[in-house]
Amino acid sequence: MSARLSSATDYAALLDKYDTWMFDCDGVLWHGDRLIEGAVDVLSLLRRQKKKVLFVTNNATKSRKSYKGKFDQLGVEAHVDEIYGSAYAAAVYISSVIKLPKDKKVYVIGMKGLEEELRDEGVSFLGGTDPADCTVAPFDLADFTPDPAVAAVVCGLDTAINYTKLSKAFQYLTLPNAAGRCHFLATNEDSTYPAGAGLLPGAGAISAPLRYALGRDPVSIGKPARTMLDCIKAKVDYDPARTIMVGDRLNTDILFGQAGGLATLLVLTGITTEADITGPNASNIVPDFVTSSIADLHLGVAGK
Ligand SMILES: O=C(O)[C@H](O)[C@H](O)COP(=O)(O)O
Ligand SMILES: [Mg+2]
Repeated sequence: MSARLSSATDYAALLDKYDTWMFDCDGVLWHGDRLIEGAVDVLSLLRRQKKKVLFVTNNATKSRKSYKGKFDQLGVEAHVDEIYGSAYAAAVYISSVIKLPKDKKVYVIGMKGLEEELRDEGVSFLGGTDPADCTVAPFDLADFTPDPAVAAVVCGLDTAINYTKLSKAFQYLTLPNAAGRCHFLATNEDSTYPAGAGLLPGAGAISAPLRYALGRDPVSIGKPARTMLDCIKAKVDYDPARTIMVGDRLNTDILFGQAGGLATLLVLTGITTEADITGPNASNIVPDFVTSSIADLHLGVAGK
C-alpha cells in the first residue's frame, strides 16, 4: 500500500530520510519545454540541503550534453554527470556490454541525441538523421544495398519515423549475418510520451512495428532495465537505502526504483492517473509514496 503524502511532516520526513534524489524528467520536471510549476524551487531546495540530485530519463532524443543545454535554457541547475538518458545508456550498452567490434556498425532509428551518444562512445552508425533515410518516398528493396558491417539495430523515440527506416531496420534484422543474428535493441519502450500539450506515441510505439513484423522483442535498455542504473553506478556513489526515485510512470520509473532497491515516489503530473493507483483497475505496481507533484516537497521545509 502506498503512503499518500499530505502533511508538512510527511514531506519533512522524506527530505530527512533520503540523501540522493533521482528524478525522471518527462512528466515530472516538465512537459516538453514547459516546466512543471514549482519543480525548479524544489530542485534548488534539495541542493541547498546538500542532497545529491540526478536526472534519469528514458527520452533518447537528446544526449546528456544536449539535455544540459535544455536545463540551462529552462534555468534549472544541472551538470552533465548528473544526467542519465537512455541514449547514453544504449551507447554504453553497445560499447561496453555487447562490446560491438569496432569494425561493426549500428543502424539507428532515432534522433540527434542518440547519434551524439553513439559517437561519444566510439560506436559507428548509419541511418538516424541521415537525409537519405529521412524520406517519405516509397522504399524500393531492389535499390537497397545493405551495409555488411551492420551488426545491431537500435530503436529510440524518432519523430521523423518513416517506412524507409523501418524497412532498412527490418532488412538488417532478418539478413543472414556473419556474426550471428543482428542485435535488436530499444533505448526504451515507453508506450506514450507526455509532450507539452498532451500525449504522443512513445519510443515503444516506434519499435512496435518491427516487433510485430519480426515476431521478436528487442533488448530494452532504459528504465526499468538495470543497464541505466549500472551506468549511474559507474559514475555516482550513492546508498540505495538513502536513495529515492521520483517518477510519473509505474512500469518504468517505479519498477526501475524497485529493481534497484531504491525508495519510490510517484507523482501524478505525467502519465499515471489516480485511477491507475486506486479503485478496481489499480496497477499491481505499488510505489512507496505518492504525491500530486514534486512541488509538494516544498511543504517539507515548513514541516521541519
Ligand atoms: O517515449 C519516450 O521515449 C518516453 O515517453 C519519454 O521520453 C519518457 O521520458 P522520461 O519520462 O523517462 O523522462
Ligand atoms: Mg516520465
